Parts: sequence; structure tokens; C-alpha cells
Amino acid sequence: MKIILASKSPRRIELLKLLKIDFEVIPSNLDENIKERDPKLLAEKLSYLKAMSIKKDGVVLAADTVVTLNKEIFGKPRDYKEAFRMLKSLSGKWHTVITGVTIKFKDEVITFSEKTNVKFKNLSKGLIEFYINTAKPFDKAGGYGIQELGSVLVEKIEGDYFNIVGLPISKVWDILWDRGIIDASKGEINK
Ligand SMILES: Cc1cn([C@H]2C[C@H](O)[C@@H](COP(=O)(O)OP(=O)(O)OP(=O)(O)O)O2)c(=O)[nH]c1=O
Repeated sequence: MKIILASKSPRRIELLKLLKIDFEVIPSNLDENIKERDPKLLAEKLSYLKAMSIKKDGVVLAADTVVTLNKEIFGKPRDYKEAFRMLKSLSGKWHTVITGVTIKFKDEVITFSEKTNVKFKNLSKGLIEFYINTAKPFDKAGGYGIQELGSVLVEKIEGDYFNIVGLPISKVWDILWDRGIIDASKGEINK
């Protein structure tokens, strides 16, 4: 069965490539403005809506990542000011990155979410300014990307690194493997 990744995110494409499976990319172009204040439910609902918006036959995989601090949700910053405010409030604290995932099969839909905790260093004004001007993190939840220059903002993490980048690939793998979507015969000797 063909796997369809419903995402325009270059990071998700790269992460799914790590699994060495064939897939097609069809971005969902969903309007992400929905009314939901609970971060976990928001990430799960958006991933569900993204998956459901793809009408083509196949196993559809979609995800949504949000950053949350004390129940406040940080999506993608609209501009410099908002990115600065986000990074300033994340400075020196633990926050949580939640990625909601939906996998739609022919007769089953699975939605779940994965949480990873991230502790930021104390960030000086100069470092935050340098980071925003250099990395321009306006397409990233929370205003940073741990996989690039954002790595220098981070002191430690607790949980799945790949979940922060946008897809908890180990859990996604288990779901596909358990349902026989991955061609296990590839692992046979001499094949
Ligand atoms: C926290 C964090 C987020 N991100 C990214 C992952 C997501 O691409 C983005 C959050 O936006 P999303 O709305 O989850 O995804 P998207 O709009 O980029 O792509 P699509 O809806 O088509 O799948 O932030 C990083 O790349 N690194 C990080 O460290």
C-alpha cells in the first residue's frame, strides 16, 4: 500500500526518508486556525484534519507540532517581535514540544501524540537577536529549530529528539510495521 506524507515540511520529508520506505508527498494546505486551547488536543486535531484532507488512496501520514509552556501554545512566530517574545519566555526554562500524528488506513484511523521536554539555556538578548536574524525561524513552532542553529539554545532534552523536529519516527515505524505496511522481506538475507 502506498504511503502518502501529507506535509510540506522539509524536515518531515527528511525524517520519513530515514525509515528507508517509499512514499509520496502531498501537502495538505489546511488552514491551521482552529479553536482549541489544549495543546495536545490541538496538535492531534490538526494532524487529523491534515490527514483527512487527502482524498487519494493510500496510507496517509500527517503531523502537527506545537510548543507549549505553562499551557500557553507557541505556534510559528508571525514576525521578529513574536519570535523574540517566544524565545525570551522559553529562556532558562523547561518547555514541552508536542507532535500530534494521524495515520489513516483504508479502514482504520490512528491518532496519537508524543511529548518531549526541552530545557533552554539562559539566553541573552544578544544571542536571541543573533539567532532570529541568522536562522529566521518563522516556519518553526516556538521560533526555533533544534536541528540547526537552534541547537545552541538547548541545554538538555528528555524524550524523543525526532519528535521535536516534527515526527516521532520510532512510534510511526511501530504502527506501520505492526500492520504489515513495511516490506519486511527486505531484511531477508541475500535479497
Ligand atoms: C520545535 C521545532 C519545530 N520545528 C518545525 C516542525 C514543523 O515543520 C514546524 C511546525 O509547524 P507544523 O504546522 O507542525 O508543520 P508545517 O506547517 O511546517 O508542515 P505541514 O503542516 O505541511 O506538515 O516546526 C522544527 O523544525 N524544529 C524544532 O526544533
